Amino acid sequence: MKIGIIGATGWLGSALGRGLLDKGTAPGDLVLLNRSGPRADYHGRRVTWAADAAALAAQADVIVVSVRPGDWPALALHSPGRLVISFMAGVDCSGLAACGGRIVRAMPNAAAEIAASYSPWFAAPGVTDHDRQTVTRILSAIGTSDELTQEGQLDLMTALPGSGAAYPALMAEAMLAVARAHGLPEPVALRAVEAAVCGGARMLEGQVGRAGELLAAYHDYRGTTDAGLNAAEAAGFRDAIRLALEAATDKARAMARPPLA
Ligand SMILES: NC(=O)C1=CN([C@@H]2O[C@H](COP(=O)(O)OP(=O)(O)OC[C@H]3O[C@@H](n4cnc5c(N)ncnc54)[C@H](OP(=O)(O)O)[C@@H]3O)[C@@H](O)[C@H]2O)C=CC1
Ligand SMILES: O=C(O)[C@@H]1CCC=N1
Repeated sequence: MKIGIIGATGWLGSALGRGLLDKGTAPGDLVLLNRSGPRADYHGRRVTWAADAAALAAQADVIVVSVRPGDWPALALHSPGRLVISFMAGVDCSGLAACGGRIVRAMPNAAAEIAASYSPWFAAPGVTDHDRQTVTRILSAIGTSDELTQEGQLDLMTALPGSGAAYPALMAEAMLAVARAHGLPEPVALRAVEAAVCGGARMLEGQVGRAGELLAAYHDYRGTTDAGLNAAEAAGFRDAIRLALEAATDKARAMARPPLA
């Protein structure tokens, strides 16, 4: 089965290309396209580059579309009979239908880079059971996935797992600002924040449902972390997260369904 990736040198497309190659897809089974032109070396392999979207669609059985949403219309992909997996935020199934393929929308995140994406996906009518297996197999090259039953759920998925490292990065920046303001040497500040953000997150891995229990354990000390958490709550930490996710969800929804002029 030949897999085409449109946007193969972008953040997600490149991660998928590397993941597929690392997990055993033969270089000859990849057909790639980008805007800036073929690369002699693609993650250490020689792969096939298509001249344009039409040439890629002619060769690939499955086409992954990983260009930015604004670049989709000009691509004018015509791929009847192909399974088309779109990574694009805010381009819904009706916006993808013009390509004529069997449509799946998946929402990976930047952790695809380290094969740790969670990529929920939605299949439009016409997608077969065999297609579903293909989607699961392709997405397994960059992490895990689940099929969603309603396309609308993808808007929240775009805001939530789709945000990847964004909110941890925001937390790290905020903590670094405090550490620097206290005059900590930079290497110490970096290690301290890494302990709080990355080390802390590792402890939650596989048991995020027990976050409340962990918080309760900290509160029970009635010590320094309890004081800090109470201040964060009073300053609106939970509201800030809720508003951020709602704003991103609304944006995804608005991109897919722009208001009528
Ligand atoms: N990045 C993220 O964290 C997430 C992104 N997404 C979605 O994934 C999609 C890709 O995002 P991302 O990887 O970040 O984007 P990038 O900007 O990193 O990559 C875009 C890719 O598209 C290629 N491209 C642009 N126009 C064309 C064209 N006309 N023909 C062929 N190739 C083209 C670019 O080529 P070149 O390299 O030559 O410029 C590049 O390889 C987006 O739609 C985004 O909404 C979804 C979830 C998370
Ligand atoms: O910020 C964005 O628009 C892209 C899509 C989802 C996550 N990142």
